[in-house]
Order: sequence, then C-alpha cells, then structure tokens
Amino acid sequence: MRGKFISFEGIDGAGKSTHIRYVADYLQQRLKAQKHQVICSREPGGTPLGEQLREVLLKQSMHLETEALLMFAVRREHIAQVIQPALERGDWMISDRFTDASFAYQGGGRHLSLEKLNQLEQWVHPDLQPDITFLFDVPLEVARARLDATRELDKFEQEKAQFFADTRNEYLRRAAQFPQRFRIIDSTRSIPEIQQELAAIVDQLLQQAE
Ligand SMILES: Nc1ncnc2c1ncn2[C@@H]1O[C@H](COP(=O)(O)OP(=O)(O)OP(=O)(O)O)[C@@H](O)[C@H]1O
Ligand SMILES: Cc1cn([C@H]2C[C@H](O)[C@@H](COP(=O)(O)O)O2)c(=O)[nH]c1=O
Repeated sequence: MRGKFISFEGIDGAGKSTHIRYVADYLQQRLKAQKHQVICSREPGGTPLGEQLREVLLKQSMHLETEALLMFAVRREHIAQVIQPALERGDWMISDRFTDASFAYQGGGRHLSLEKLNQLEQWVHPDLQPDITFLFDVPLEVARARLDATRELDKFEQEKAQFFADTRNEYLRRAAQFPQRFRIIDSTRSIPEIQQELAAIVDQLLQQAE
C-alpha cells in the first residue's frame, strides 16, 4: 500500500521544525510492526543537488521568477529521488515545506501571479499532494521574537513585516481553500500542548491507513 505524505508549513519561526522530529518519532513507534520507515526531508533541499541549490536560494538575491523556478526545480528532483520512491515502498514521508511554501512566499510574499504558480505545480506534480499539511500559525511578532532569540537570519528571514503578513495570509487562504488537507496548528501554545494535538491527528491518519 502507498505510504502517506505529510508536509509542515508556516512562516519562518512559527515552530514547524521543532515539531517534525516529535511527529517522526511518534509515527515510527506506531509503524514499527508494519516494518515501514518514516523519511524526513526538507525543501528547498532533500537531495544532494537540492541542498546545493538551497545554499544559493537562501543567500543570493535573484529575479522573483528565477527564485520560483529554482524552488520547483529543487522540488522536481526531490519528488523523483526521495518522495515518490518512499511512498511507493509504503514508507511515510515528512517534508519540511512543499508547494504551499511557493504559493505563500513567492505568491503571497513576493506577489508572483498565482496563475504562474498553478502552472508550475501542474507541470511538476500534477498527481501528487500531501495527505495532510500541518500549518503552524502564529502572529508575526511571535515568530520574529523566536527567530531573533535563536539565530543568524537568512535571506527570507530578513524580509520586512509586510512580506510575512502577506505570506501568512496566503497560507491561511490556501488552508481555507483545501480544508480537507490542512490542519491549522495554533503555535502560540506550549510545545507539549501542540504535541498532544499533533499526536491525535497522526492517530487519525494511522486509523485511516489501516
Ligand atoms: N510553541 C513554542 N513555544 C515557544 N517556543 C517555541 C515554540 N515552538 C518553537 N519554539 C522556538 O522557536 C524557535 C523557532 O522554532 P523553529 O526553528 O521550529 O521554527 P520554524 O518554523 O521551523 O522556522 P524556520 O522555518 O525558519 O526554520 C526555536 O528556538 C524553538 O525552540
Ligand atoms: C520550499 C520553499 C521555501 N521557501 C523559503 C521559506 C523559508 O524562508 C526558506 C526555507 O527555510 P526553512 O528554515 O528550511 O524553512 O525558504 C520559499 O520561499 N519557497 C518555497 O517553495
């Protein structure tokens, strides 16, 4: 049976990376009996070529359309080398960001037309969507404070507040457009509270897969 595909999304600093390891470990425990693996990966990145392009994408400024095309080029490689083979083996795939990030950042944040993004999506993965997308949602100020407290900021993280307001709005618009796939996680809560909700959603997904 085909494995399940879970994506994690949210503006920078919303807290998604913090919870990926928790969900992966939780799932792996429950899949042990079935001998299936949980594969964790990320975008941009996920393959040797994708990781090289990530360095460029996160550091270098470029034309908006170049940025969008490179994000989808990384994705094409990621699907071919990692996501599709994992799902065909019956493994579960967790990706730290997928195409919703292109709609949110290049579409919402940078105002690339959604029509162009739809065309790229149709070209690169006409028949593939995550089974569940966790959208970690927080007000901008909370995300910003979390980032400032932790690390040196990359190209995207240095964008202005309006960029993140537009990015967050596009994420929320997509969540409303695809309510069956999205689960909005209120990421202002404590980490244990969030983990409890994630575990309950993962349990439902496991039941559906049985
Ligand atoms: N619910 C939470 N409460 C308090 N702090 C949190 C919470 N979730 C995450 N953090 C902290 O916020 C910081 C940013 O979290 P994290 O790296 O998971 O964000 P992210 O959404 O993955 O960001 P990015 O997309 O930029 O990688 C980390 O220091 C993390 O410990
Ligand atoms: C997939 C994808 C990502 N981005 C941006 C979003 C983030 O700012 C970075 C990735 O950093 P993270 O700490 O690993 O989340 O890339 C984007 O603009 N468009 C995309 O399609």
